[in-house]
Amino acid sequence: MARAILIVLDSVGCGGAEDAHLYGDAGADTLGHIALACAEGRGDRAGLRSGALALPNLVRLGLAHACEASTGSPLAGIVKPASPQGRYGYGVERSQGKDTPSGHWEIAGCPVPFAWGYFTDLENSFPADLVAAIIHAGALPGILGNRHASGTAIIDELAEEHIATGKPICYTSVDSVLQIAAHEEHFGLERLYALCRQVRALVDPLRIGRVIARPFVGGRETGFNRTGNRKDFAIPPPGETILDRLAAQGRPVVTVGKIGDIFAHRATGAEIKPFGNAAMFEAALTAWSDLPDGGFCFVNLVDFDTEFGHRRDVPGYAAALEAFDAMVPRLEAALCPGDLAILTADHGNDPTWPGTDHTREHVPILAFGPGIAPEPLGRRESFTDIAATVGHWLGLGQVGPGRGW
Ligand SMILES: O=P(O)(O)O[C@H]1O[C@H](CO)[C@@H](O)[C@H]1O
Ligand SMILES: [Mn+2]
Ligand SMILES: [Mn+2]
Repeated sequence: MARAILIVLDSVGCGGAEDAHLYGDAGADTLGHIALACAEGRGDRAGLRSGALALPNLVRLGLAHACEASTGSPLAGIVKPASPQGRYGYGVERSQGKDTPSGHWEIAGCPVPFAWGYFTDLENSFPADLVAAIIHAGALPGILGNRHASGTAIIDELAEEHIATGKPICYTSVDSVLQIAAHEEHFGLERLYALCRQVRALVDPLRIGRVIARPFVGGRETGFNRTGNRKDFAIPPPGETILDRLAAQGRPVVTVGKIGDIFAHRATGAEIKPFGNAAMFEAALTAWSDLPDGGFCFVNLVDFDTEFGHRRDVPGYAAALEAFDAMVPRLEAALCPGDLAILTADHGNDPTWPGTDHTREHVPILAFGPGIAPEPLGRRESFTDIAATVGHWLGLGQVGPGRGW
């Protein structure tokens, strides 16, 4: 029997998407622009990191080769090995959109066959009847925000008014999301979750991908900070995913981080949700060491996206990549004969790009494990090739419409 671990480095795109112009993202390249910024001294931060981007383990497995195949340009400041030790290539997203559910569902074998609903108006983003329904459902005195915003910026701006009035802060982005920020103590965490569940039902007819609870703590003196109690209320995937196939066959499954939320907790096995990339990686390794034959471990590492991509923080993003790179040898050491590891991403979030939103990009794909011969995977015409590969590896038959390698 075999096992597989699939780690999604949230937002670690590798540029090159031919349809990026449809999203206002022509030329966006998360990894490429971080590497370039670092090579030019724009990735330095005292006490954090400095110099060229250093990803020796990922580059050894083929990351620089994958990036160059995607964009046609080398990663600045990085010397490629003559022969990578892993299988490397890049994936093209077929689903419309550039958000987390689209990317993950396609990776899992279920591309999105419909167009998401969006709140496109930058101000007064939510229709008046929806605002009225939210206020009625939550017995609220009103809502604040009601526009496109960066989550940290809008909390800084409106948290005190939120505490004074009891009105939750509702905002959106270019993604198919309705986000609700509220203070954990003044508004109440469970009350926020309950409100999000009610709003989830209200926006189902609008095909909104996610309602996201964004709890925060703090006060005027200390400043306000979001907590690890974020919760995403997603619509379920519109077809079978590899998780469904595994569940149908009674296979052991562990999901780490946001995976449970992203798949609306359908067939998501044992869910583990620690806070932060390092804690999630540790939890994944622990779960992996106990995972029986035939099992699957599906991990999302969200900090790249939430903490650094949306915050347009190049040094922070570079440091997070370097920290992950340093973890890779422990993952390799944890692989036994018959095990397959895949690293990929769900979309881009170029921290050098205007705005604070995701960017439409290709994603790198690295696959490795004991006895897995290195070879180029080339251009994969859909992220679904990943589910197809894992499905065959685990003896599940053909999963999704993809082409396994
Ligand atoms: O600015 P914050 O609140 O992190 O919001 C971001 O998080 C959402 C979900 O990933 C994205 O749609 C983007 O708006
Ligand atoms: Mn994502
Ligand atoms: Mn995001």
